[in-house]
Amino acid sequence: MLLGLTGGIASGKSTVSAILKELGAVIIDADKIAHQSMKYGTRAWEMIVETFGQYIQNDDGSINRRRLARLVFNDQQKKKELESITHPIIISEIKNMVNSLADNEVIVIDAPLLFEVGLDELVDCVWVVYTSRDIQLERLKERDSLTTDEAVSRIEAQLSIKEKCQMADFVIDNNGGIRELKQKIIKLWSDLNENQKNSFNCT
Ligand SMILES: CC(C)(COP(=O)(O)OP(=O)(O)OC[C@H]1O[C@@H](n2cnc3c(N)ncnc32)[C@H](O)[C@@H]1O)[C@@H](O)C(=O)NCCC(=O)NCCS
Ligand SMILES: Nc1ncnc2c1ncn2[C@@H]1O[C@H](COP(=O)(O)OP(=O)(O)OP(=O)(O)O)[C@@H](O)[C@H]1O
Repeated sequence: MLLGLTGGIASGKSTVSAILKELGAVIIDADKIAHQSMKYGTRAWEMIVETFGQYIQNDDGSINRRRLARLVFNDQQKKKELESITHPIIISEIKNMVNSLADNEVIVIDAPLLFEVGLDELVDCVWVVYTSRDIQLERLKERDSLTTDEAVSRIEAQLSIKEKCQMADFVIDNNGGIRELKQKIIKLWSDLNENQKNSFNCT
């Protein structure tokens, strides 16, 4: 069973993934793969430095992701250039991991751009984590110490949450507290396992 987990930035995907991991799922984290793919000395690192220059490097040569983020989330063209370097690597690594983890009962692909990069076609079922715009903005500003303008440009760099919800098999409302979220995920997890026993049906 391959589950796609997505949603807007700071909607709570990692929080949901952590709960699913506790329940026994294996998590493939697309953000983590992206970070690993651009580590010092990799081919992606080289291409990113060539494209964006020394400004996005730390003193030790590694990529300063905060600076890179500032560049790409304010310039659509630059974001496309970064994605043309990173997305093929991320997609290929995710597919390799899915193949090598195939023995596990539930594999979750936690990917903010699941729909944008077509990974939704790979999975059996898509869960979208949803929050209202106001809550999303507050949680994002607080977690990443961003100004309102910076946070808004990151939210707007993605497909709208409305479109994501329309394409979801299931929408997880994360406007409440963590305890409420945990209860929802426990319930969904037991439905998922029940469903699997009775030949899988996502909805
Ligand atoms: C811009 C980068 C350097 C910022 O790094 P940073 O550590 O500050 O943020 P992190 O990677 O944890 O991403 C935080 C969130 O930003 C959003 N985000 C990241 N990349 C993108 C993107 N290309 N388009 C829209 N939103 C994005 C996602 O919601 C993600 O969860 C980094 O996000 C990156 O390399 N992005 C390009 C690769 C990518 O598309 N990753 C998403 C995996 S599908
Ligand atoms: N139900 C909740 N109540 C309060 N805070 C929450 C809740 N869910 C998540 N958060 C907080 O909101 C922030 C964003 O959550 P999280 O990092 O899980 O989002 P994400 O969707 O994985 O983000 P990204 O798209 O950047 O990867 C975090 O600081 C997290 O602790």
